Amino acid sequence: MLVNGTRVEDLAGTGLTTKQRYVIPLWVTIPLFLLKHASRAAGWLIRQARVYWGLSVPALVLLMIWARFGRLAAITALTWWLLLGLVWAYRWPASFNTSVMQPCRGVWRWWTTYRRRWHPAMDGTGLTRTTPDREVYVPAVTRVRSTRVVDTLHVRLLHGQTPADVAARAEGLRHVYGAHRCSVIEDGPGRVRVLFYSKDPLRRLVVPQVPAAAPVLNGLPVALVEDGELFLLCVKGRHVLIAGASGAGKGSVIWSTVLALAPAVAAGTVRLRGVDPKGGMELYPGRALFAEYADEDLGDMVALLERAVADMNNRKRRLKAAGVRVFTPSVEDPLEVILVDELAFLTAYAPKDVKLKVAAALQVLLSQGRAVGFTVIAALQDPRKEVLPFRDLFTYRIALRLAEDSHVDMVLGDGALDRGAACHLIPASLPGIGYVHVEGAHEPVRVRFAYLSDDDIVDMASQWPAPENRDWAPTPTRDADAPVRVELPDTGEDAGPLGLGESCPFRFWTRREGDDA
Ligand SMILES: Nc1ncnc2c1ncn2[C@@H]1O[C@H](COP(=O)(O)OP(=O)(O)OP(=O)(O)O)[C@@H](O)[C@H]1O
Repeated sequence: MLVNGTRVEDLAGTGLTTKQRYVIPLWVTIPLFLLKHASRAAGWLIRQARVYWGLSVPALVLLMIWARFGRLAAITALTWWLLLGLVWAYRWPASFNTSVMQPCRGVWRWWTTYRRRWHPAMDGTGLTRTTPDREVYVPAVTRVRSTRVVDTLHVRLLHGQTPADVAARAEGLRHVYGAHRCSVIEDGPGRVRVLFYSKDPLRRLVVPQVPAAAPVLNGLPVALVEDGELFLLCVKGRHVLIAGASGAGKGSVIWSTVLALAPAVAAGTVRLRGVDPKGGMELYPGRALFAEYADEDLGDMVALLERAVADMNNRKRRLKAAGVRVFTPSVEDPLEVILVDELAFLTAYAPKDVKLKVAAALQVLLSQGRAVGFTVIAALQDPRKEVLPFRDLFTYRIALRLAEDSHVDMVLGDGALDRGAACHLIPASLPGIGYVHVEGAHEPVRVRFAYLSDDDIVDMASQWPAPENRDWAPTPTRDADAPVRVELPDTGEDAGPLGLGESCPFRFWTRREGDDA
């Protein structure tokens, strides 16, 4: 054998070669090469068949039918299979969408959009890891589900990575894929869901749902999440603080919650008390829903809150005597919801004696009311401690558009701004949009609350007045059979066509100007 024109044997001893080389003949090399690549391809096929078992198993069954009974039997089986699919899609569209449409669209989006740039995206955002022997590890995508609005990538983290590591790179990933927003949600130990939103469904007005006859108090449908899911608010055993700058849409949070509760109010299992220091500008249209109400006189407002404390103490004593440990709302002992709009007026701007009395009453309600069925829902513009010193007693917070970025962590807790709750960047033209915490989600979730016009509120009060107000409930503004009218606020923005088809919640929940009611 020659190396650069010199015989190998002659090079031995010159220090230029040290090893004897073995030459494998071509007739061995080529089959080995083919075998290696064939086994790799087979491994890949088996892996894909396992991942897309929804397609591979029926395909395998069809092949077996073909092999065993012939072509006609396979075609008959395929026709039946397609017919069953059509019936499923027609009869149970939501489950067909979740089980068939979303996975199929997910496969398509993965192969056409995400796969090619996944490695560079992970590399560019610093989420890959290289071992000392130069092996590169990339977080693996185990599943993709897609709707027309959001692509959800289920990702397995590398050892040592946390959901916070991925969440910190969300902005970088968003730019790689040109998404409107990217968020990260923990999916279990070592797993996250990375959501890429291609459109913003919350640009459209969210119309309220018809409330359930027996509302579920720990899951009231009040808003739409940006991925098309309903946001369910729990009011039983929680105190809710709504923070938002002027015009942020705090009213829509209050009224969508009241609407969801309204049938229970009329049935007497929920009792509302309303305090509106703005002289009734917010709560008065729904006056008939409130068993107790005060909006002008500061003394009346203080008296209402102090009466709530007295009632709470009485109930506490009664339940203790009866040995009740878990409160269940009933007509005798309803869930008492105390709604306070513009709380800052009572805690910061009112005369000192009023401030002290309000603070004393509210702190007792907030610290002891939970277990005996007293819930406080309060709205305010400025969440600073100077304005609301007992902010932390509110166990659930909702942040709408806020005046300053520093207010975000004050409302949603430390780190919420870093995890994506950019409340200060919500445009003033999109009232009712805000961020909330959802169980299991690492990041605050972006939602838009349902909007009720003044007429909607009056109609709600006329349909479901509190039992003590039935005699003077207002007359409805429209025929009970007429479709619900929604007056669109002039947001000055073109909502643009959304083109959502199969995603059920959107179809019934969002409406554009000019759409049929
Ligand atoms: N969820 C919503 N969807 C669409 N528009 C909304 C929504 N909520 C409120 N709006 C519009 O924004 C306007 C201001 O809302 P709202 O009065 O509830 O704000 P606010 O936060 O209570 O303000 P303020 O503290 O000044 O009273 C409303 O008149 C309405 O036109």
